[in-house]
Amino acid sequence: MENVFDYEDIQLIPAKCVVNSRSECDTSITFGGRKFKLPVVPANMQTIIDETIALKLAEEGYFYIMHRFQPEKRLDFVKDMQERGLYASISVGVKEEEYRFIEELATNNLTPEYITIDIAHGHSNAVIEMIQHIKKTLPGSFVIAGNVGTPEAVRELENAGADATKVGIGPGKVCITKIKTGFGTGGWQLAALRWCAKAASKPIIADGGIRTHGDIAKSVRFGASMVMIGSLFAGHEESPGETVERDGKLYKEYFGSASEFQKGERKNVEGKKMLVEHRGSLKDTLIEMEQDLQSSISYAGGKTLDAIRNVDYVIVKNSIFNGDKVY
Ligand SMILES: NC(=O)C1=CN([C@@H]2O[C@H](COP(=O)(O)OP(=O)(O)OC[C@H]3O[C@@H](n4cnc5c(N)ncnc54)[C@H](OP(=O)(O)O)[C@@H]3O)[C@@H](O)[C@H]2O)C=CC1
Ligand SMILES: Nc1nc2c(ncn2[C@@H]2O[C@H](COP(=O)(O)O)[C@@H](O)[C@H]2O)c(=O)[nH]1
Repeated sequence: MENVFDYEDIQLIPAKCVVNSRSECDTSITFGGRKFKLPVVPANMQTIIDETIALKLAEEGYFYIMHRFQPEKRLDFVKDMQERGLYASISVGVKEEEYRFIEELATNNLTPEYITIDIAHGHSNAVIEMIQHIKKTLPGSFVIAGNVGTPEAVRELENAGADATKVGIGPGKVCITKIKTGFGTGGWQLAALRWCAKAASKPIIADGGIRTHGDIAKSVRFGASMVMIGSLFAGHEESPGETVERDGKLYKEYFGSASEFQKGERKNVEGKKMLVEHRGSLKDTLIEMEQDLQSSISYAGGKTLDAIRNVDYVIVKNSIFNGDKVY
């Protein structure tokens, strides 16, 4: 690969403005046949999303992916969302019981509009076989598969039937995969996204490493249709993580899906827990994200997200760890 860089190493270059107000810029995206207000999805993690937030996001026209860590609630969740006339978007793993769950959905005539196969090392036969099982059993579901970090993986999962792939191994804020295994896209997630996007024939979700709203525009520039974000969504009053007070200041807990806090045991731990500053309501952040992205579109010289996809850029430096502390 020629150039290796990450979000903090890139600046996009402005083009002549064609709008009189940023409010003219449209941040919406069509993904899996539905139109959403933003190309952004909160991470499918237990301290980021719950049923209440999922419902709110669907009602308000945002994309969501429910996590898979309370498996027994998923069937009723799908039923409930669809009874309300909303789309259902859930996650699954690859273990034997997940095959039975997919069959149970079919037996109950429930087809979730979106199913995300969510495992750490998505370039595997386990994911390929699960894609094929879902496509055979629930052909109407839009299948997102991941996570991966190479063009070969994107192509293989697409060829197996995935409708979109999720790119990002190790760039997450509570991720310690890069430290514990030496592998991943941590420190060069944006370049990995570009590398994968060049090979992709279907949409890509850029997952992990977003630290500022400007990183959303950069992800779009380098090939993302959607951007999955954890840490920036962790600190809201609605966030499911515990609220903690330290020296008179409020924080929210944010932990990795492969942390001992999620797993309940210290085996193959590749995630950690941290405290994130409390930052008000989720709605306000989504509005600010939209305004910032409207501004990005205006700097790109257009009126829609597509304008961002073609702007020039410069590489300003290169560093690892995305500004995060090692532990
Ligand atoms: N995006 C990222 O960088 C990462 C994300 N995560 C998140 O953590 C959660 C748990 O992930 P995961 O542990 O995969 O889920 P599971 O615990 O459901 O494991 C899925 C299956 O894959 C196997 N597996 C896990 N990692 C590997 C590997 N490196 N090589 C071969 N087999 C493997 C597991 O077996 P066994 O456990 O016995 O090996 C298990 O059979 C997910 O939500 C995932 O997205 C975790 C790490 C990195
Ligand atoms: N290596 C690990 N990655 C994890 C874990 N739990 C979640 N994740 C990934 O992080 C992103 C969110 O990243 P952020 O930078 O926006 O906070 C999430 O979508 C997962 O892909 C984990 O335990 N280990």
